[in-house]
Amino acid sequence: MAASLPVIDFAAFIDHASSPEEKKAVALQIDNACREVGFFYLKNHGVPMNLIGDMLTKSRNFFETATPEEKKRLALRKIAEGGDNARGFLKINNPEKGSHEALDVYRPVETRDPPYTTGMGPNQWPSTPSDFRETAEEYIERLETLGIQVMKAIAIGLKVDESIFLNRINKAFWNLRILGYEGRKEKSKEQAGIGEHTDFGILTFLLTDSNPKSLQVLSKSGEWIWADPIEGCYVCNIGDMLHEWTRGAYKSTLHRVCHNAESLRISIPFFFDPNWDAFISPVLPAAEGVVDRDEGIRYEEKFVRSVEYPLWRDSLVQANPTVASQVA
Ligand SMILES: O=C(O)CCC(=O)C(=O)O
Ligand SMILES: [Fe+2]
Repeated sequence: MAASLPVIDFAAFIDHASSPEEKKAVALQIDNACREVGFFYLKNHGVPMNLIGDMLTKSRNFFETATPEEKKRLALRKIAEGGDNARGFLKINNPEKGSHEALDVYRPVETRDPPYTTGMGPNQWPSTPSDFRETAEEYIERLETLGIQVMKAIAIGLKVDESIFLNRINKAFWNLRILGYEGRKEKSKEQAGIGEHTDFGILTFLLTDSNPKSLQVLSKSGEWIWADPIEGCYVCNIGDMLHEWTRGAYKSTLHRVCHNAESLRISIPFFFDPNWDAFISPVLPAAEGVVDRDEGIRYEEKFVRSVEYPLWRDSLVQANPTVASQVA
């Protein structure tokens, strides 16, 4: 049987009535998953199911109804075009692989008039559905809380001070990405998706619709395993920043998307990323592993570097033309 990702029940960690031992037991399960796989399902996470349902429905509605004019209005723009290089709508179109579209929103920052600097512009919100922004903001608030709770569990699992991450994540420069993968209209060898990559930040909380056989994760033994959605669970994974903060003890694992079905697939990753000015500085002693070359720089610098080169999504799609043909 193919390997599968661990499912971790978070209920005891967020229940005020739980004992420190009960919380620690959850923290150790997360620690084990982060060391062994870098991916796990999180259930009983406390985010209301009706809010999750609303996010999925409204995101689907956006992709199904947005007109070309609306997409143009929302478009991610470079700094010279009055944008901030990061926020807004973009379409990755590859005639061989299919396409996907994404709307990126980030933690709001104070903005004046353009020109903006990278990442420092205003978010672009869809006008339809009319309460999209309201729902997304409520969802983001819940996910920020969840991110802080999971990081507390991670600190306990790492056996460091349980609030060690707090001043690096209390103004998390999160990124909510609303993704729509077009259904494949005709059979071709290639597939709509995203090429193999690791995520950039601390932790990703992935919410998807019920389409199976889309997301794949590279297992320790080198096989691609399907990470199909499980109702009520987030798929969580470690990003490069946490990999660096733990000197590689926690793995930011390669994953990719190969969407084969004929219907539109909606996927909503919440990238829980550090404060803009957080330092890349490990929380484990040097004896625990390698010292990363980015140690000592701020998250801001890494972020700006990542978006000022061709956008990573685009370059990954182009860099991995054979992803689909490797799928069993
Ligand atoms: O759509 C998915 O299942 C995952 C998307 C993803 O890996 C990403 O946006 O980084
Ligand atoms: Fe990813």
